[in-house]
Amino acid sequence: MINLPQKFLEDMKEILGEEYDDFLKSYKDRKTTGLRINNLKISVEDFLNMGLFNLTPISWCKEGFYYDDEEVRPGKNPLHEAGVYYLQEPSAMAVVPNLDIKEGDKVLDICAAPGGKSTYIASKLNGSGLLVSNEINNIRVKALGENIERFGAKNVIITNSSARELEKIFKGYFDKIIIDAPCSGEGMFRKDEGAIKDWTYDKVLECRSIQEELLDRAYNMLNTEGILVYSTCTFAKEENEDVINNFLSKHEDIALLHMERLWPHKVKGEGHFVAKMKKNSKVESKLKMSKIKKLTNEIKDFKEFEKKFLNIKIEGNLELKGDNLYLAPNEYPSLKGIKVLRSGLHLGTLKKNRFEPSHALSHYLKKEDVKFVHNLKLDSKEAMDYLRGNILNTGESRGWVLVTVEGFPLGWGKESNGILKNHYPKGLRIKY
Ligand SMILES: C[S@@+](CC[C@H](N)C(=O)[O-])C[C@H]1O[C@@H](n2cnc3c(N)ncnc32)[C@H](O)[C@@H]1O
Repeated sequence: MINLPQKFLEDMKEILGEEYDDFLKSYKDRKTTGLRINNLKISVEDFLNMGLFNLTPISWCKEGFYYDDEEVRPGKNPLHEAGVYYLQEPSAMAVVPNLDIKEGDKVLDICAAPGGKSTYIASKLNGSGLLVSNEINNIRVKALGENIERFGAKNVIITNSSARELEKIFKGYFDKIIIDAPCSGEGMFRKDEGAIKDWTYDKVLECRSIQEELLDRAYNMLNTEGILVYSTCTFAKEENEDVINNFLSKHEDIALLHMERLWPHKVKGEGHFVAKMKKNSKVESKLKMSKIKKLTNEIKDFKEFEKKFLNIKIEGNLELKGDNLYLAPNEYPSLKGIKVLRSGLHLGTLKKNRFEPSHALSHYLKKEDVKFVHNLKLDSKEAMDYLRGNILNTGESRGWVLVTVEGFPLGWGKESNGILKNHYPKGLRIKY
């Protein structure tokens, strides 16, 4: 049996009353594991038809499924590297549906790394609107960047700032904001023993003050009738109902639409809390938009690449930053004063007299968008070899080739003399 902190147990007894024993018993059950299908790459139906991982549906998320981590390893499957699904704790999948994402929405995810909620939002936006995915921690933001890239999303800006800095430029701008707040992590005790070791009651109070600050900043960035979703993976009342009630008492124009706890003795998932609110006052947003210079001659090598290797034209706001070419978001606010990891989709780099496509572009494209494709079987040694960074013997010399697994892009290779040189990024190569 897990050794749980005494003060935590006393607080749970007070909240749960008669249910306390059932709650304690749930610590004898195994943690739950889930994956969420990326509808930017495949429909739920087509994925299920592949017959993988012996999945069972998660009732609160139509793209979400349980798998048994003692039987299958979806994290060690090439389709994971291809961004076909995201591994996510099942209860955490209950949060994003509260945002009621509609195509065209402008959405802010304030605490986004490693990207569980942001990848879900991006798949719901389906390339439309704008997602600003922010993470304050400059190490965690890199994992966020990789996960969003793997999902193949466009119209996403990834920032590495505090909520205070974001608030300075985004006043009254967003239709939807999510705060998946840093918390004392009590809901993760069954999943992660480290969370038990790190827990103190002081941490609960410290998190509470950060959470209150984040809500205040979010309030100012919310548009008329904007939806604000607040979530934690903890049980402490101090970080959940108390924070929400305090916030509501400060803002008469905020209505609480829904508040819910997910308890491990009641649902098949870890502990979570979610509150959905709406701003009912009228807000005026006077945001400056970015100005993009029209590019012609500067990107002629990209245009040549496009003609020679793609079956489509990449249309939209092309922006050059140094040697790097981006497809900037259609809705592109000025980001002055904000630390930005990426604004839009990185298309590639202009080298001397040639264009080198980015890994992000390989995930954004579909196999039919590219002239030359080298497709690998899911259980082939070649697929693993490619992900390990090895060369492949293809017997052809076609130049840039999209390497796919079962038709889903993994990355680029460059073919000459019958050999495909591996362009799978060094930092992502698998070591098993
Ligand atoms: C619960 S995690 C977010 C998980 C993420 N939403 C997901 O679904 O993958 C909370 C995040 O808040 C960040 N954070 C910590 N302190 C913060 C602060 N003061 N302001 C904003 N974010 C903070 C942490 O670095 C962490 O990445």
